[in-house]
Amino acid sequence: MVSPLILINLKTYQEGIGGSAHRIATAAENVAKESGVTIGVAPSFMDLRPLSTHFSIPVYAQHIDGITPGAHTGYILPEAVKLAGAHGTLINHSERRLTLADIEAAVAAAKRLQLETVVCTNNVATSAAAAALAPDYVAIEPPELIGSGVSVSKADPEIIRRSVEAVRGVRDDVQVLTGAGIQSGDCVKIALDLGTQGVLLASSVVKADDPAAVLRELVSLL
Ligand SMILES: O=C(CO)COP(=O)(O)O
Repeated sequence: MVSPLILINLKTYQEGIGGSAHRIATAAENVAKESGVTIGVAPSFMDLRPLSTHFSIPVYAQHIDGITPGAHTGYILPEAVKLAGAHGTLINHSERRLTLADIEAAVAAAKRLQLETVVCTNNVATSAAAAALAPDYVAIEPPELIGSGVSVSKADPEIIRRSVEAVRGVRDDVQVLTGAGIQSGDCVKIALDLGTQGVLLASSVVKADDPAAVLRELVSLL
């Protein structure tokens, strides 16, 4: 059994480079050490290298483009993300949506470089489609609950249950994460009891005065 994953998406909550990403990564590393739970962070691209150098927790990109080195202005090159020390990458986050063809290309590029893949989805049907691309994780996040403070585990457990079932129906080697409004140990426990392997979250930790305290609460029932 793979150990549960708590993945913190830092989005663009931070003002200025470095400070808040470092603060959240420090909290994540401390709580990961205390609890034995795997806690990863997905900072802005500019923070990948400092975080991967200074911390031992897994660091994820928030997006990659399925391109190879060459003439692609303004794209995120998977090789650059790998060289910056990323362990993996989000793909198709609700705030950075891609076409199915783009998702496939991004997953293929990540696999070529042995970057762990977390493909985000917005409903049961897209979860099944994402599973067919054989990423490491499919992360189901109902967009209407993202940043709402209302937890998917409590407001819509059915979408988690049905997504796990849909993913399992396509491939049994793809793990499922869930996210949106995750804020307590209870939310994490419900998600795991419904068959997921962990959670993807942002605001409850990133906006907290004491991110370590929130993380301790999140892992408290594991
Ligand atoms: O989008 C999310 C994580 O990728 C969820 O965000 P919140 O935890 O702020 O709802």
